[in-house]
Amino acid sequence: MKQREISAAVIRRLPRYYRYLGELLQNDVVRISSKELSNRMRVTASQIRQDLNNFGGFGQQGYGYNVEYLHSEIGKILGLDVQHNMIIIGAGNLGQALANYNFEKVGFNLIGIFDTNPRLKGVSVRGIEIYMMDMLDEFVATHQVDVVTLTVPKRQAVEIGHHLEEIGIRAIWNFAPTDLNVSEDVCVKNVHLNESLMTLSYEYRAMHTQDEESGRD
Ligand SMILES: NC(=O)c1ccc[n+]([C@@H]2O[C@H](COP(=O)([O-])OP(=O)(O)OC[C@H]3O[C@@H](n4cnc5c(N)ncnc54)[C@H](O)[C@@H]3O)[C@@H](O)[C@H]2O)c1
Repeated sequence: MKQREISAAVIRRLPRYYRYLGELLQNDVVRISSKELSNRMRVTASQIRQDLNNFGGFGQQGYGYNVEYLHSEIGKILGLDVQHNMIIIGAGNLGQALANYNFEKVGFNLIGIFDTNPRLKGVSVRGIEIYMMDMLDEFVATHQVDVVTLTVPKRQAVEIGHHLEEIGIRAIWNFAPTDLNVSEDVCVKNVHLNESLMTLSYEYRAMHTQDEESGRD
């Protein structure tokens, strides 16, 4: 499939399409119209058509979308048709919580966890061992590591980011609240749960302000 330049907004919506289509597949739904999909996803049917047209459509007039095909094509666009090996650096509260989550179901296999705290040495989370940081370079040299999840304190994150680039890591899922300052050769996705919470706070307040205003009428 030929891909042209896709806007970041469309790319951001793809995981949601992928998730909904995955649920439909699990429920043995074979095909779906853009109208039905739009009702479920609360996105307009025309938005769905426009989004999917970026990748050549996938739909047939009067037939709708073939769920399995669309799910697998979006999966390919997102790079989910291949397995990725992932390690976590920082086995504290967040690192262990993430390690306990099954990212394997979207193709990210956790193969190692690293920390500097000697009390964690040899401890396993979901059967995956926590190694000490002095093992990291050797581990990366002897295993295919595609993605590093970074859950260390902010003050350690930048230095670790540099080191990861030096040893050849090209994708970092960064939870530390700081910019990593690595080169453009490294793909970094920052996750800030606080920002999502702040947006919720904004929307919640806006909703209440509206309620109060309409109550006053
Ligand atoms: N992005 C988000 O939404 C979000 C949410 C919560 C926490 N955080 C951030 O995630 C990070 C971890 O938070 P937490 O609550 O799990 O903290 P934590 O203190 O429980 O865990 C941090 C772990 O990192 C380890 N560590 C410290 N220096 C290290 C190094 N040089 N190499 C390897 N491991 C090292 C510590 O031993 C500890 O186990 C923090 O930066 C925090 O601000 C981000």
